[in-house]
Amino acid sequence: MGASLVVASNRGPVQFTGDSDETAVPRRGGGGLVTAIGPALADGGGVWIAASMSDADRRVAASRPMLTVVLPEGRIRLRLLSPAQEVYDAFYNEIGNRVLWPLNHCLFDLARGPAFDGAFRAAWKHFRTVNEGYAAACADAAATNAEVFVHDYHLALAPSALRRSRPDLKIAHYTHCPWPDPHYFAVLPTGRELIEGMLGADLLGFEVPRWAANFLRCCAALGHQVDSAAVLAPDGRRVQVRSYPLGVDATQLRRAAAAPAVAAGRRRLSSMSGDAVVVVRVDRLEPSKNILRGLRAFQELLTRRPELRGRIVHWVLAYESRQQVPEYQRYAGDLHSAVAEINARFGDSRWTPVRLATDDDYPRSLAALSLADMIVVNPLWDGQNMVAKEGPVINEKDAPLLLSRNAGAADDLAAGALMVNPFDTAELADAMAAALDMTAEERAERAALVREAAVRAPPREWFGQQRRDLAEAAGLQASTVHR
Ligand SMILES: O=P(O)(O)OC[C@H]1O[C@@H](O)[C@H](O)[C@@H](O)[C@@H]1O
Repeated sequence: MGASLVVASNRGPVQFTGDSDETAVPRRGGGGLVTAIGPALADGGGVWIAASMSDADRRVAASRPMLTVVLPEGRIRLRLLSPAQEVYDAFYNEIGNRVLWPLNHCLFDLARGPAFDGAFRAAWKHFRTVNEGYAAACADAAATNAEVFVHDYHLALAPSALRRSRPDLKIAHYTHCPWPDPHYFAVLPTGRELIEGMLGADLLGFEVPRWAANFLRCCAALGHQVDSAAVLAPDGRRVQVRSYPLGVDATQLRRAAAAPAVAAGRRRLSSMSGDAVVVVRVDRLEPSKNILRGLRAFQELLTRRPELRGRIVHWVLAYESRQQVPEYQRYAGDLHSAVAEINARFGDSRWTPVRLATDDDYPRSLAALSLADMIVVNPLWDGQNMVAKEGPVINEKDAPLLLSRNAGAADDLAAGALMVNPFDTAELADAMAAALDMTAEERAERAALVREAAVRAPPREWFGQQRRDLAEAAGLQASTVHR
């Protein structure tokens, strides 16, 4: 029997480790997606379709085309797709990580790259093939009239491929990262195909209205008819375009922060920080997070306020990701050099101003956020940024939040956070100084505003609203067709 709910994403809810299928162990990934959609998938007889991302995943997929994983959210049926390695590399590393991610975050070094040459076109073909493979897997798994939720830029072409084979389905696509304006989007030679791929859906979701509005402007620039919340697809359907800002599940997060491993992390971090003021940031180690400018601002603070030396510590928890991408490797190298330079210039035998850790240690991240005196979140661009929402919810010191205006989270948190232009290191240094000088009353007031806004639309509600809107959008479509 087909599934009434199908979810498709590149990264699935678990990744396997182990040397053989018999010994393979699933490890739950981070991220809010599984928290948001896991319960609905488990309750409603759904299927999650994802890519094999490790050798162990591929072995498991080869022997078990459909498997069941047991998670706190329930038992979830999972289908892992394993395209040929070179096809998957082109899809994920070349197009996903080196073209679409930098496009959406305006990260291209336009004077030198990207090279949209024959190699790009060959990689794009593979990108299309993987998307078609996903569409075929969704078509295979879905019951008549089922709901299909397709996630993110990796799978932008899947909605139209799926619609061609299964016009009965209700299809949604959600973009978890920003969307650039038409001027920047026009850099991509295959932009029309990408957008028309997404227009196969009935409902397109974005994190905040800014990204949805940019998407609509890109559609208009390509000649599609748009209004403030919909686009006319080439086949005459009205595709709804909406935003769904994700919030924090406070109960679940506080439970995670109360775990013994987090308490142990707090003891370690406290003993290493002593009485110093603790400035914390937690990010994936990658260029859009703007970690280098954050360090420059911290350096400026130490230069402006020599009395802070020996009395402040900056914890930079930047866990490695996508290290196969050359731009990420270079960025990681620059980060290590910047930290070494600041520590050599300002530190001494008793004081290390910047502590950098690059391993992925979730309990330590929660520990650091809970005991921070100041939280820095300054991405160049970010779809939402959940650290900006999670940090303040578990912080115990009313730590001021320093937040980039270009993070989607700014829409919800601006009233309580200290807002900064992420390109302006002097402004970030000013905000750090302001955070240090802030009265206890102002800290408490701002922290309360941030906490209250951060827990609006927790993951289950976020997904529930999308399901209701998809039903409505697909219903409108049906009535249009019958008229
Ligand atoms: O490449 P990875 O490690 O699977 O990360 C991808 C995800 O990274 C997240 O940070 C983004 O918000 C998502 O948009 C994206 O899908």
